[in-house]
Amino acid sequence: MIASNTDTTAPQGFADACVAVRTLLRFAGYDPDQPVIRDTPDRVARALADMTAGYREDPRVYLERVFPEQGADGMVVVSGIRFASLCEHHMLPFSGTATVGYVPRDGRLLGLSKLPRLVGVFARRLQVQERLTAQIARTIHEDLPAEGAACVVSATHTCVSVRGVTQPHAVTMTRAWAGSFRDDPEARLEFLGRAESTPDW
Ligand SMILES: Nc1nc2c(ncn2[C@@H]2O[C@H](COP(=O)(O)OP(=O)(O)OP(=O)(O)O)[C@@H](O)[C@H]2O)c(=O)[nH]1
Ligand SMILES: [Zn+2]
Repeated sequence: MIASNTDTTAPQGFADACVAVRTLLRFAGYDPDQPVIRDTPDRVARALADMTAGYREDPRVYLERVFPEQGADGMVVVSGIRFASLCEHHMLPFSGTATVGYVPRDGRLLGLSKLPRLVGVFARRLQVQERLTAQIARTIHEDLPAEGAACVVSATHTCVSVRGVTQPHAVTMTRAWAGSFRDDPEARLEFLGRAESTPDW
């Protein structure tokens, strides 16, 4: 199951997007007027709207409800968060797994589901993997707020696997530290240990 959100509201300019898809079909050597693909421009525009729905969402919405818990200051880590995103260079999908952790401030605990929801908001945009990773950590640290937040992402990029250099087994790993993780090597080690011990389902 891919981390996602429910806002797939079509952005403005939907009709223009369908015309653009017809242009791309022609560019690819395909006749866009063939009856069998009559609905394809509409489908492609809807799919793009779906995969970029994160632009129409405010990630901070998922950080509003906190559960105060006196004395809760240990690291919370959620791993195995599946996501799919679009690379901003080629508009081709990349997908993989994120592990997200934070150290609560003043006992401000998040509901566990909110971490995958946050990943989904940032993934459903045009991205580079490094920025996706950093945005997740920074948003939790600054907007929850938390003492610190960390994120590691492991992903395969179809722009690398199916075209160009065609390396289907190349996996890109990125990580980002925010707040207390920046100058706490022990916390970083604990976080990475938990991320790496996650079974790859
Ligand atoms: N750092 C980073 N690079 C990415 C990401 N996704 C795709 N890229 C790279 O973006 C680069 C774009 O390079 P260009 O040389 O402008 O594009 P290109 O001619 O299509 O390059 P090739 O992919 O090597 O064929 C490529 O090297 C991609 O592998 C990402 O998430 N992070
Ligand atoms: Zn790409």
